[in-house]
Amino acid sequence: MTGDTQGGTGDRQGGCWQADTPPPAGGTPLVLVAALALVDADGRVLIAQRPPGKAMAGLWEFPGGKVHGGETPESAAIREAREELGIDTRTSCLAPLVFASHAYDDFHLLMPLYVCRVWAGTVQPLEGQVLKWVWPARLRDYPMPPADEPLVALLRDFL
Ligand SMILES: Nc1nc2c([nH]c(=O)n2[C@@H]2O[C@H](COP(=O)(O)OP(=O)(O)OP(=O)(O)O)[C@@H](O)[C@H]2O)c(=O)[nH]1
Repeated sequence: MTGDTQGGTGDRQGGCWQADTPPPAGGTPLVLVAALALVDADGRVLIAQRPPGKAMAGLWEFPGGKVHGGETPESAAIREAREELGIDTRTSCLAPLVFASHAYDDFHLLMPLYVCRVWAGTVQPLEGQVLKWVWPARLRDYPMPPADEPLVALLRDFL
């Protein structure tokens, strides 16, 4: 009996084994982005529409942004929440749920997504972005960047 013939417990006739996914490109910079799934008292999730003029304009995403030098992903998420939404939250209020690892043409995105239910202040669109509180089951109605697609099902199941 070898590991090769056993090969795990999953079904290789379908699912992930047969998925039409290109191999990782490699050679592009790794970009670390911290993103927040803010959840309100009714259980809705906040998403923001990427403004005109930016890459992937019009698509909906989780608030957040690139982790700067000297920051942790959590401190970046907290800074972005303040800058983009005008709210304060804390590391102890961020629950890491899932991450995206996605090869875009010019960079590889690594993006942890933190669920956050506790913050101070009122959410405002401080960067001119359109914001929407969406029921988890309706997230699929809002086109998101390809990196986000695998996150949506997990978030919906979790919330
Ligand atoms: N915040 C956020 N960024 C995402 C998500 N999904 C996803 O692919 N991204 C990508 O991660 C990067 C976020 O970095 P960013 O917010 O600092 O970058 P940006 O393109 O908006 O602006 P910038 O590069 O001019 O600073 C963008 O390339 C964005 O397209 C998401 O759900 N939330």
